Amino acid sequence: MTARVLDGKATAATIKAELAHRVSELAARGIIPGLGTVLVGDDPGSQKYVAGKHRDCEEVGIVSIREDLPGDASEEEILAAIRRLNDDDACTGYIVQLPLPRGVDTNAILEAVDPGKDADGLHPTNLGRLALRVNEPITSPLPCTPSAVLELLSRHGLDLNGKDVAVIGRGTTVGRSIGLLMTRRDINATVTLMHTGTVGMAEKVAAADVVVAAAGSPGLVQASWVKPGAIVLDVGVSRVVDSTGKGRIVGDVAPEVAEVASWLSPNPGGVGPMTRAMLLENVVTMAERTL
Ligand SMILES: Nc1nc2c(c(=O)[nH]1)N[C@@H](CN(C=O)c1ccc(C(=O)N[C@@H](CCC(=O)O)C(=O)O)cc1)CN2
Repeated sequence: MTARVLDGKATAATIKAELAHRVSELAARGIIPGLGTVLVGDDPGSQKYVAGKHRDCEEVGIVSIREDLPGDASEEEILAAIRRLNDDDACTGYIVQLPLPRGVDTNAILEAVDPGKDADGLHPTNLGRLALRVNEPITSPLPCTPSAVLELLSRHGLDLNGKDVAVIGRGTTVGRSIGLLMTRRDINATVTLMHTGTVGMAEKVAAADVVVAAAGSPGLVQASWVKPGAIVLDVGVSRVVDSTGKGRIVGDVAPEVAEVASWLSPNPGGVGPMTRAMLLENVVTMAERTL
């Protein structure tokens, strides 16, 4: 068996075309959505992701607002940037690019974001709504990578109802929040959330219908771990330098998994581009709610 490709790049392009149409309808009613970003420091990965987010904005007609701060910015300087975006009427929603430099209290920064402008769905109010509103529709923004995974699956006709899902990684942006999202009544999956303290990870993965690997550990998920026919989403990102000195991205899933899985998301080209598309989706939806 060779797995079919969960093509995030192509799916994100389709979503961006749909969003461009929604943005033009908003513009006809005098509303121009704006996305703000707060980037602290010069981490090459973060710089690339933020640049990509602003390129996407240009593509769909969303205004870009940037707050770029040096790596040694104080917490007070970061909070001042947050206050500027909270007060800026041109900014519909914004994100604080993570990770923040060591020593900065990430929770304190995320809590300062106006929950009504939280385009990442990572403010405690919005994560709290995701945790508490299990049976009712959610109108608050959802974290982008978890919703990217769900959207990528549903746009390939794949449903999680009754499925056993193994999630590897307990970070806030992916693992923790994907567990909350997938166990909602309207999704109805059963989730095993694994982490570095998990005993018997291979056996737990082998029992799963769907595997979401978000550990940031290159090639962690081996073909021998995966149930034949399972759906595998490779979310983890590691940057490695090969023997020629060239850098490249490596996911958490070993290439041989493609011989066992029924569907596999490539990395790059899978969940990453979808994460960016879902961020734009959050901003456009936030702007539409002002009508
Ligand atoms: N505030 C946030 N910070 C971070 C998040 C997040 O959702 N919110 N997630 C990740 C990084 N991330 C979004 O910010 C992100 C990661 C990857 C991609 C992407 O398009 N990747 C491409 C490859 C790009 C490359 O060549 O490096 C792909 O997978 O094809 C977009 C966004 C951590 N921080």
